[in-house]
Amino acid sequence: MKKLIKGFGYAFKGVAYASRTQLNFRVHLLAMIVAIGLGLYLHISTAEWCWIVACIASVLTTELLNTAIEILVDLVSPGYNEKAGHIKDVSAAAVLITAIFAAIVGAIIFIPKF
Ligand SMILES: Nc1ncnc2c1ncn2[C@@H]1O[C@H](COP(=O)(O)OP(=O)(O)OP(=O)(O)O)[C@@H](O)[C@H]1O
Repeated sequence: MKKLIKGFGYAFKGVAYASRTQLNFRVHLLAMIVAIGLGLYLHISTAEWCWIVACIASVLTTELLNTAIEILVDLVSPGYNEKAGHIKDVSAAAVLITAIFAAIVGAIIFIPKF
């Protein structure tokens, strides 16, 4: 049990680090708050909540993995390296695709309600 709680502590440390150092992560947290606020205000259905929660989780998870990859690349390849650049670009592209997907889902759910 103690080990489990310690594990949660490390995970929260990771979230705190990402929100302290990554502007994009903070922007995504803000988008999450806006989406939850709109969902509550517009009384969206259970199925719609499932989509919104899935989008929030996938965007934040992808952003955290992107941050981890950036740190790892900087650690193993501090100098200029074309491959290091490609790794960061591909990782950033994963975040972009997830964010676009989330924006489309948000538009499908929220726009008709206005
Ligand atoms: N070691 C490197 N070698 C070659 N190109 C790199 C290297 N590091 C970064 N790049 C290039 O610069 C871009 C921006 O890298 P950077 O590390 O600044 O990422 P970022 O997304 O701006 O992250 P952050 O600002 O959160 O640290 C990368 O996507 C990549 O194209």
